[in-house]
Amino acid sequence: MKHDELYDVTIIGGGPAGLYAAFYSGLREMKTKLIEYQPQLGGKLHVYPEKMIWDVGGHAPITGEQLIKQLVKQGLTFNPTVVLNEKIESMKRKEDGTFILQAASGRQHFSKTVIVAVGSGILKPQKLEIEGAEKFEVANLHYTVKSLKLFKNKTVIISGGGNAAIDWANELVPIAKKVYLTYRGEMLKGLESQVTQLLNSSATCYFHTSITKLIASEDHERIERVELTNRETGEITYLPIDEVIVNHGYERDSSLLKKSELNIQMIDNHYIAGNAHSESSVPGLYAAGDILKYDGKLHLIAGAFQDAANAVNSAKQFIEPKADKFGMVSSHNEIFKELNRELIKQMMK
Ligand SMILES: Cc1cc2nc3c(=O)[nH]c(=O)nc-3n(C[C@H](O)[C@H](O)[C@H](O)COP(=O)(O)OP(=O)(O)OC[C@H]3O[C@@H](n4cnc5c(N)ncnc54)[C@H](O)[C@@H]3O)c2cc1C
Repeated sequence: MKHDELYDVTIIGGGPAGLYAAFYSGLREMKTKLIEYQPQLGGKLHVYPEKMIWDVGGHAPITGEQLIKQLVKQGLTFNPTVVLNEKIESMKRKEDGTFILQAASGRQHFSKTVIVAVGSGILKPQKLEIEGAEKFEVANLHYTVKSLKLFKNKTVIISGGGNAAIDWANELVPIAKKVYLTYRGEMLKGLESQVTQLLNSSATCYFHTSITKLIASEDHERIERVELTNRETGEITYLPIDEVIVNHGYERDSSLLKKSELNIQMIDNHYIAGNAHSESSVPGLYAAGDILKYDGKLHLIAGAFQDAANAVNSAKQFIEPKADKFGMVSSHNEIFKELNRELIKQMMK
């Protein structure tokens, strides 16, 4: 791949929004490049590969890992150019309107249009604010649950009170020996049904309470006990544990938008202010998924798909004002003729 080649559309971010945009821009016969900072595609779904996702249309349910596989397969249908391990640091425009995307590697990428699908930016979990905590990250301090098996028959404490912490607690209750959840707030902040399930389960929940100390095993390699402090009463509790899971949310990273020499209008100093056509304040620059905000925006994977298709349709019209506003439905689309022939052949075997 030549990095200075000009693309019709360059998508920054290989999560659900970026992958669906890559599929859809192929369907609209656009020369497409997909750039992702991580070594793999899939975006935030890698945070919860074993979690059941129930609210993606047509999949009831599907695990994060299965959805990644399906999205990647679909995203690569039309063979877009994919660049992994590439962080785009800023965007600017040449006089002729071509976008120049500056990567941390020093490379530049050139495109007629851009779709920003960066989610919340480069994903960084909020870390436990306890000195020396990081040394346990190789042993039993976790910021995500990659595999539920690891927690089988273990005593686990989860710190956090949002959806992810509550979901993990509920999923671990039938697997772990004992689940504790500690939250600094008064009431859990998750979906009502999930909160009720947890409060009625065998898990023990502490409120107004934070982890204040990690007490190491004799060889200093693992956390053996945690100290919990109730911030209202000052009461201190020590719990022997096998595994500690922390979910205090993620840091939001807006550096790409802030460093760019484009006049991108933002909301809350983080989101791209857009509209239902996925347009930003910059002609030729579109957004999709978690990074985009507009009246009526659906902050779900399902909403990311709609944003992505709208962003591609807008980009197509920006390049070719006479092009159709929307892509033809896939079931009648000539572009799938060959692929359908192959699939039918396989079905007949
Ligand atoms: C624990 C958890 C559970 C969830 N459960 C559900 C659920 O059940 N149903 C649901 O609909 N949603 C759920 N969500 C939300 C869902 O995951 C997001 O809405 C979705 O992933 C958004 O997709 P996206 O493509 O916009 O962003 P992301 O998935 O965040 O992908 C963005 C990608 O852009 C890359 N990137 C960022 N900045 C740059 C850069 N500068 N250069 C290059 N690449 C960059 C990132 O590395 C990332 O891969 C959940 C989220 C979490 C955290």
